[in-house]
Amino acid sequence: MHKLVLIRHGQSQWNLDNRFSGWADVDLTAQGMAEAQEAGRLLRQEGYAFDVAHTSVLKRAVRTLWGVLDALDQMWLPVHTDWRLNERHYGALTGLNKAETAARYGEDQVKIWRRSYDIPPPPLERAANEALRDPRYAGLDPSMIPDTECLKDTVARVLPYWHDVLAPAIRGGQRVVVAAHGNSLRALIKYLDGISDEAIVELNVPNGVPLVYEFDAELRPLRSYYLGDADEIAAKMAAVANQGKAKQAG
Ligand SMILES: O=C(O)[C@@H](CO)OP(=O)(O)O
Repeated sequence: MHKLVLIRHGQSQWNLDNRFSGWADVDLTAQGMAEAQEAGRLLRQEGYAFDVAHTSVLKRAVRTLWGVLDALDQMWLPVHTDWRLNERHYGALTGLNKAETAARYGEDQVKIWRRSYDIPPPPLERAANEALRDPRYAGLDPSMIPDTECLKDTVARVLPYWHDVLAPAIRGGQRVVVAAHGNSLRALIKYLDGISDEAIVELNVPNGVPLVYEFDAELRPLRSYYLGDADEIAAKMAAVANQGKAKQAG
């Protein structure tokens, strides 16, 4: 039986501030770093070890992976970073406060922007897109750099990474861990679990919790489960969903 472990980064500064992050390279908070270490400890306690690690080119995911590998005493592991595992690009919403955006445009609109399958947030103006000047994307054809993304767009760039890189490694017997983001993981989970465009709207991925997939020989998922306390995980998922609620001022 093949296994894969996915983990969303721990709490970032903009998770704490409740701001849309997307491709902004926001760091972890102290709590986020502790969540990464805790996830690694949990994996170690359950007997997990890995052969290769994959993450995005954003430091909140990279640093989460470091915490996980540190707790596993596997910091020597080969690590592949790839933009395809980045958070979905949040377009012109990047940096805005989610509750203030909900107060301004309505919670329903914010839920559409955050969770709908095929409606992207308003785009950045091309000239204002910092990724075009960022050396980490220098090897990328500029036409691949988005000004905004809906989940469908994110699926379209995450799945080639699954088919070309992750799936062959897992099929070849490698034990793979992936540290990524709420929406790049939603894209992968949607594909793996065959979740409909409608149902994916309600899926929220908690910060810093290992998600284990078990596959058959054809890499069809047999089952998947989070490691850790079920109530705490449910509370973390609800907290993510609630980030899009308008809050009372003051
Ligand atoms: O801001 C973001 O980039 C993501 C993940 O933190 O947020 P959301 O859950 O609103 O898609």
